[in-house]
Amino acid sequence: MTVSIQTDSNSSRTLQQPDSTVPMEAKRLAAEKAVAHVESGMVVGLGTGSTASWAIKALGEKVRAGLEIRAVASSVASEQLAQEVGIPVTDFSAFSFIDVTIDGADEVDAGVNLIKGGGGALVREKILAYNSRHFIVVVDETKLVDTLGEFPLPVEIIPFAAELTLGQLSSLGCLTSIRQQDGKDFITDNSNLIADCNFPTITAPSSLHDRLARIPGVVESGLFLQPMVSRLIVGYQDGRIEDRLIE
Ligand SMILES: O=C(CO)[C@H](O)[C@H](O)COP(=O)(O)O
Repeated sequence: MTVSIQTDSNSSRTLQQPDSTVPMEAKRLAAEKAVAHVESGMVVGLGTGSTASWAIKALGEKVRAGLEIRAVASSVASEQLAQEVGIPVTDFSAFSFIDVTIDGADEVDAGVNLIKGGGGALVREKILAYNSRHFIVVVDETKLVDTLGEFPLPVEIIPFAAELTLGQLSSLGCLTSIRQQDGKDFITDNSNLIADCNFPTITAPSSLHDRLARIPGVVESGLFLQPMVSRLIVGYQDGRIEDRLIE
C-alpha cells in the first residue's frame, strides 16, 4: 500500500508502507515462531497488521487442532480475522490480565523501543501490550534500526481542534500530516485521527513520549518504550529466525 503524505510545508512525499517492501515469508516465519509460545488456557492479545495477521492465522490452525485459548483483539480487522479462523474472541470483562500479546512493529531500535501504528491501531495495541504479562513483538529484519524515526511516528489525536493539536506536534520539531486513506481522513477504530509526525530522528524517545503526552488532544503516540517488550522475534530473508528474550 502506498500512502501519500502531505506535510505542513505543502510538500508531499511518499511513505512506503511495510507491506510493499518486506519479505512476507520472513514475517510469516517470525509470527509462527511466536505462536509456539502460546499454551492452552491462555488469554491471548491479537495485534494488528500483516505480521500479526500471520500469527492470527497460525493460532487459528492450532485452535482447530485443539488449542484452547480466549483472545482479545487490538482492532476490528483483527477481531474479524480471528473469528474467520475460529479463534474464540472474549470480552474484556471476562479476565483481569492478558497472558501474552503478539504484535508487529514498524521500527525496533537497539534498545527494543518501538514505533507502532502504521496500521492505525496504536491505542488499542498499547492497551493490550500494557496489560499483558508477555508482549511478543514479531518483525522482519527490515524493521530493525539503530535509532527510531525514519518511519513517521503515528500519533492518535481527537478530531476536535485537530489543527491546533497538529501545530503543537509540529512545535516539537516534526513535519506533521493527518493520515489519508482513499482521499479522506483515515478514521481509527476509536473514531479519531492519526497525525503522522516526521522527525529527522528520535534520539530521546522517552522525553519525546512525555512531551507528547502533555499535549491536550493527543490520545497516545506510537512510541512503545521499554520495559514493554518481553520477547523479540525477528525473521530474516535467508530463513533464519532470532527468538530473543528481553530481560
Ligand atoms: O502497529 C501496527 C498497526 O497499528 C503494526 O503492527 C505495524 O504497522 C507493522 O505492520 P506490518 O506487520 O504489516 O508490517
